[in-house]
Amino acid sequence: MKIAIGCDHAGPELKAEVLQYLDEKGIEYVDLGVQKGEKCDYPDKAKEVCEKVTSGECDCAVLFCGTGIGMSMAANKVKGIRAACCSDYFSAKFTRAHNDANVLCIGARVVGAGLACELIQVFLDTPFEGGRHQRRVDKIHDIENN
Ligand SMILES: O=C(CO)[C@H](O)[C@H](O)[C@H](O)COP(=O)(O)O
Repeated sequence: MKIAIGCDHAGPELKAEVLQYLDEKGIEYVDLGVQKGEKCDYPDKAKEVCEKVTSGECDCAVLFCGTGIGMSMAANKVKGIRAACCSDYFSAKFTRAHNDANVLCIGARVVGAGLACELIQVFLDTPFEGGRHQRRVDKIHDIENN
């Protein structure tokens, strides 16, 4: 399991805390920035990070911006991406179980480090349930392809 991680200028501090957590847990990741003091527009970073997932280089991604919303909007424009902006445990779990989400977006000005790590951990730990949910995910892709 390898995670692509990125943020805009609202997220470097939270990203750094999350990376420390991932290091402690031995979870592999690629940090695509930005770093503290750098600025970027969230759609640019969303595209760069999501392409690590669609290329197969990474299994999933985590994106941070101020609210998490801009990143999720941009990420969902990348073909093959199912991004969810989550700030609660239940949503982070069920966007994996039911939506087969491959990108988790978190608001760095909304969520603290402890919760962010919990959201990421449950996102990583929860398998897609398939079955009736596969049919619905397929319909999302039908929309994308038409
Ligand atoms: O939350 C965001 C997008 O959904 C961004 O991280 C920005 O924080 C937000 O757009 C505000 O922009 P600013 O340049 O930090 O004022």
